[in-house]
Amino acid sequence: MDVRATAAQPNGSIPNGSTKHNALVAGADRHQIIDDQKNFTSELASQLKHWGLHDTGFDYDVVAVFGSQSTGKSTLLNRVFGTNFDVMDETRRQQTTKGIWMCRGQDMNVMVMDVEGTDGRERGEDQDFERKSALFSLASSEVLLINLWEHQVGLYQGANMGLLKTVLEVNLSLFGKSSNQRTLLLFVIRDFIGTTPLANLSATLTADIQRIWDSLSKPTDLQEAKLTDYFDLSFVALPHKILAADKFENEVRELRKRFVDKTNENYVFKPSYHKRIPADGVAFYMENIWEQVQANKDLDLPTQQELLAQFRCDEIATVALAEFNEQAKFQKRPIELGRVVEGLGGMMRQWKSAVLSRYDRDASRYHKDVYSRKRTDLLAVVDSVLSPLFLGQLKNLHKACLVTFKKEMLEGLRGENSNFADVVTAAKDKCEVSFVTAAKEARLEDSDWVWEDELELLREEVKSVSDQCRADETKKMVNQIERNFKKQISDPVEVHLNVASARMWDEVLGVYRETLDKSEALYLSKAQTFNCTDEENASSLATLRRRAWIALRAKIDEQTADPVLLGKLRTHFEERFRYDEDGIPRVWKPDDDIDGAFKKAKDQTLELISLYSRIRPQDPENAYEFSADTLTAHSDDHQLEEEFDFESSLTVLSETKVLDLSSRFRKDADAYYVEAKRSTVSSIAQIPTWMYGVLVVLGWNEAMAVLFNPLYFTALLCALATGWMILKLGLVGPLLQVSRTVANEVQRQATDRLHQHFSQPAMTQPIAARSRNDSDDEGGLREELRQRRL
Ligand SMILES: Nc1nc2c(ncn2[C@@H]2O[C@H](COP(=O)(O)OP(=O)(O)OP(=O)(O)O)[C@@H](O)[C@H]2O)c(=O)[nH]1
Repeated sequence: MDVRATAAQPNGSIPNGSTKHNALVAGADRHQIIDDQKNFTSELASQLKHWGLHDTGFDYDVVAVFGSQSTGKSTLLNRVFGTNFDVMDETRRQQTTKGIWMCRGQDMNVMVMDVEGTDGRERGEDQDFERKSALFSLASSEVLLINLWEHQVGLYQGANMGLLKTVLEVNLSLFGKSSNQRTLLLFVIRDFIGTTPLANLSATLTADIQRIWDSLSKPTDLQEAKLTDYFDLSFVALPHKILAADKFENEVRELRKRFVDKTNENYVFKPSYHKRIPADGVAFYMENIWEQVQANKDLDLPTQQELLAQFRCDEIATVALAEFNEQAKFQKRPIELGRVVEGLGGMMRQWKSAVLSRYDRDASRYHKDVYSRKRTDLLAVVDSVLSPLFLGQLKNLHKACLVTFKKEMLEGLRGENSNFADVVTAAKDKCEVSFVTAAKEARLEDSDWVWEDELELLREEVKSVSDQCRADETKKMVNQIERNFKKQISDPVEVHLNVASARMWDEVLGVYRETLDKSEALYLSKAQTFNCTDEENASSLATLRRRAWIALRAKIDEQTADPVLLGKLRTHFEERFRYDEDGIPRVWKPDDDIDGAFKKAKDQTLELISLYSRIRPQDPENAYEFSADTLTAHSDDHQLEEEFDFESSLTVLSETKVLDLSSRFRKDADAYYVEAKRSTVSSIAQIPTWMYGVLVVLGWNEAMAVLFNPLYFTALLCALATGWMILKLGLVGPLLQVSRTVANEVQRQATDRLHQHFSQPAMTQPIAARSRNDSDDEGGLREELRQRRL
């Protein structure tokens, strides 16, 4: 395609030089949109951008020229619009314009098309291009300039009436369906002399056109269609360019005003002529029309407009979506990673409104139905991108709120005197409020997205978490109560089991029942703050009772363990066998009934084994039994449930154990019996009384000697007085200690001496002798020591 530059006069004045050569100077450039080989340019869109027309929306106009070759069409366009189309060199008289050219009008948003002239010598009989180019001009422009010499008026072929007829006929099928598409046919009569008034020429041309219109073979549904329904006719005459140059210039200037000055009463670009194609779609639109013309199909302009609209709306939507996707992409990742994006709703709203306003701005000028249809599609795409973000945000919110709920609940429960129900309610309310607030923010108002389902799921999870927490807290509480219970029963049970009376079990069970009642009351008072259900309370109490019973049994087992129980039996036996009724130790005499006492004490003690062997209170009313609901209530402690059998738990000692204990006790008791018997024998084996008489008789003289000798007697008195003093002052112990120490010291000293004596028997004396006699001769002593060592 050929793009050239030419001179454009400032301020819209008409350029003077009309030659081809002169046209090729800097200024506005032109563009060949269809070449003489009937190819449509691929650069029209960029050329429109270059001309600054691409973004003018509907604020542009299109004008084209139709007429025989070399009738001054290019000259006319250049003068009227300030364009730079090629003009024929007057000396050569040959075709100048080939194909269709376009140029922007100077200082106006007008696309001016210079079309190859009809009836050209160069194309000869080939009328294909002129028909197609005429059709194309008519279909795409608002104003069609029909350029003809004055002397051509009234001629049929000379005035291109045959061609016009064909074009109008096809045109009717083009515009027949949309009668609001009007076109101005502006006849420009050149070399107007003035002999025949313009009005007459206009009438002749109007009559000719009307005649052609009437003779058209119209579609059946448009038989009544009138020429004026589709076309406005206008006429202008221009004097001879050379012979009446000044007048020509004046008229051309006037004619230009009709294209430029919107206030001019003859302003040609009426809104009804506009094809309503936005400027950025003109290139595509024209190319399509040319393709249709080329394919020799009937042109259906509305369809063309729809096609164009589809194409352009898709293009615009794609551009708008690209920007939108770029924005959305940045928030997709954090949401996929499970984060809650702050202000996501605001961002989505902004992206959506940006993509829509961008689409609306560029696409709303196209075919309305297509525009709205594509807008709906665009919205669906936008929503399909945003919806996963919304759902992801909800999921992440759900998780985050649940985490906060757990945290707040645990923190609340950590506080002293915290009320479980209050803590849970407060944390739950806060959790729901923050979820709903954030979910509402994320939801787009014009969407059908819902967050209520997610809220329900959150509520369910919150409930299960709080239930679990309550179960844990209840368990903790039961454990605490159980620990307290164990402490409380420990001492009283021990005391009662030590006493081993007939009412021992009554007492033990009494303590147990009393402590258990207190524990149950404590549980119930605490459970009120947990909002526990009756079933949960029943289950927890059953667990508590079982554990309490097991704790009691553990205590009983501890107190009836073999060594402990044997100790108790021994004590019991000793109390009865070795002490009398007043608790005074017995000293067995030969005539005491040791066997009787032994048997009695042993039998009484053996009875205890049977007493300890089963929890059997004396008073049946004190018997403890588990209630049915305690036995049947479900316990979450499966180990407890499996191992627990109340009836068997009443048995403390198995029969084997009883037999074993009895035999072991009997052995112990037998030992006591033997000891008692021995003590009787030793008292029998003491010094006989008559021996004392013998001693008195034999020692009589010595005793009298001491009593009647004043010295011995005084010594005896002194010894007795000293002994008495020592006793009175409590010095027996210290004196014994001192004596013992002295004796030990004496013994130690003696042992050391003996040791020294026997370890170095022959050396002591010679060494001592030499050291005395030869004390200054140290060298000799050292030598002797060395030799001794050797
Ligand atoms: N007599 C006369 N000659 C004119 C007029 N305007 C232009 N010419 C001359 O006519 C010749 C053809 O002018 P163009 O403007 O090239 O004509 P055209 O119709 O564009 O020619 P093609 O593009 O080849 O079809 C030139 O030599 C012009 O000087 C006019 O009003 N009267």
